[in-house]
Amino acid sequence: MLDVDVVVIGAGPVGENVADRVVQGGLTAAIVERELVGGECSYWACMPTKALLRDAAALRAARALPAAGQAVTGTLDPAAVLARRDRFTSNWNDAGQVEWLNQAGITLLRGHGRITGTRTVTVTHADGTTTTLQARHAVVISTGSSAYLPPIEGLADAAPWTSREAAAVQAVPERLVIIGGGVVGSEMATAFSALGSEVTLVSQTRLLPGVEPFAGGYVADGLRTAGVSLQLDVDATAVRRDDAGVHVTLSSDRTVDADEILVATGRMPNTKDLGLDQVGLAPGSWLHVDDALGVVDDAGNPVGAGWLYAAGDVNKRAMLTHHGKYQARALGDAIAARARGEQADLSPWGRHAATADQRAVTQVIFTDPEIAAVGLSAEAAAQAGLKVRVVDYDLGAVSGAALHADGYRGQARMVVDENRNVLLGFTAVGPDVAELLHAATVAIAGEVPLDRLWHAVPAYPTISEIWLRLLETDGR
Ligand SMILES: Cc1cc2nc3c(=O)[nH]c(=O)nc-3n(C[C@H](O)[C@H](O)[C@H](O)COP(=O)(O)OP(=O)(O)OC[C@H]3O[C@@H](n4cnc5c(N)ncnc54)[C@H](O)[C@@H]3O)c2cc1C
Ligand SMILES: NC(=O)c1ccc[n+]([C@@H]2O[C@H](COP(=O)([O-])OP(=O)(O)OC[C@H]3O[C@@H](n4cnc5c(N)ncnc54)[C@H](O)[C@@H]3O)[C@@H](O)[C@H]2O)c1
Repeated sequence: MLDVDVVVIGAGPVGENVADRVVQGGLTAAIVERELVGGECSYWACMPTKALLRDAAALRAARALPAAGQAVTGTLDPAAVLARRDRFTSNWNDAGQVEWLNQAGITLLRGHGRITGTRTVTVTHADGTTTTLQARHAVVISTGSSAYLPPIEGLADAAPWTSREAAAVQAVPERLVIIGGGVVGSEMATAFSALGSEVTLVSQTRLLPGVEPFAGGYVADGLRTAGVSLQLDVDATAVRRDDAGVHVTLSSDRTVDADEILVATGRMPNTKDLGLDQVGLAPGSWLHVDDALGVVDDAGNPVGAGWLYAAGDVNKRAMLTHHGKYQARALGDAIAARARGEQADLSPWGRHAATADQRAVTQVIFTDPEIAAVGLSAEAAAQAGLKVRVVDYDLGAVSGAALHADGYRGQARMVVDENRNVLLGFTAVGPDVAELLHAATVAIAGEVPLDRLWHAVPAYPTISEIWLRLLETDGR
């Protein structure tokens, strides 16, 4: 039995940050990891997928300028792209992250963690032996999520790729069919078409249903221009694999033939074998949390009398690394504060509240063109019953954008709260819009009145002048 102040199950980006903050707060922490320290993001998600996309983005940027474009005469070398991706995953070796845990003073236990009692976690190591951890203050679940495989006839037997196999690809397939038109599907269609695959993307809905429709429309245009066959508002009804490859039957009665099939239809929580039944919850369910990130049951009652918390993908608040780490900072500090006998500050935008998860979720989608979005879309604001006005502007008409790339195409939208005259949402789509996002995030988190935003003068000639144009369009 090992006594420790806080036990964290799952050493992804979120678990690592919770453990770090509680140690910085003067407590001891043990972290349990069954695979690689660093989690999905480091080895099979954010880092490798962005590495797969980056060379093609740089090439496109050069080709959008006459002289630079002329200087680029070759094509993308997939082997070099994969080699750079391998560097970004440290060849799927977590020694560097283990070293970081050591220097941060966090105890690592390798193995599968399960809740086995009140503030008790039992770790089963690879050799079958077990270690029991007893937490004095808290147990934090940060076990993340895995790819969801929909019940499509024949799919499970067709050796489908999930995002893991796509991110860790060793040989680029000649033909790839992707099921799912969300973030993973759209980014991987962008990456694999640039790497030379003939890509077909099948989506039940329009592309990228989670963002403003105009933004998804630009990405759909970009993918079609890149040669991707988009089958939108169509279901995949059956899948079969034989010696010639994989064959996907669509509800439109078409069949798509390919060498590999990537399933990108969302995520499920890593809670199936976690001992949730010990605390009265159903194994395999998402973990609902209150504002303090404490686990609650379906009726909203605290589970585990204040010792059980969940952060990151597993609580489904905002399945993004940066939001999970934001939760981790708030939660780690709150656990340490309570251990000192202090009250946590859970007021909106308070030190220990993860308010941005509700009001200012940020995301960049690394497609061609990119999408940068924060806060509410027009549709989400309407659904929330908010009185808003929507202001749009053509990004291509901004001098900085025209200078950035010939034929620059894009659009930006701000969603403004009519009652308070503050920004509730911002979305931009266009080449290299990612770095525009933080200005909008600051405006939303700071609840900066538009009248004051007028005094934030964007430099000329940058793409940030979109702010001036949006405010002028709004009547300034
Ligand atoms: C293809 C893809 C691309 C993505 N790209 C981005 C991006 O560009 N930007 C972004 O912000 N987000 C991105 N995401 C989302 C991002 O990967 C997740 O939000 C992030 O990894 C969540 O972190 P986490 O720590 O909650 O979970 P994870 O990273 O999933 O880590 C959980 C850890 O817990 C371990 N674990 C699980 N159960 C147990 C157990 N019982 N015992 C011990 N250990 C256990 C797992 O092995 C894992 O290491 C992407 C996701 C995918 C699928
Ligand atoms: N750049 C980034 O920040 C980034 C990149 C990749 C992933 N992520 C995160 O990872 C998470 C998972 O991404 P994802 O793309 O898997 O999920 P998603 O929820 O974004 O998209 C899943 C898509 O699959 C569709 N779908 C569901 N069931 C289907 C079925 N049976 N047949 C066909 N389509 C079906 C859904 O309608 C949806 O469009 C997201 O939360 C995302 O935010 C982030």
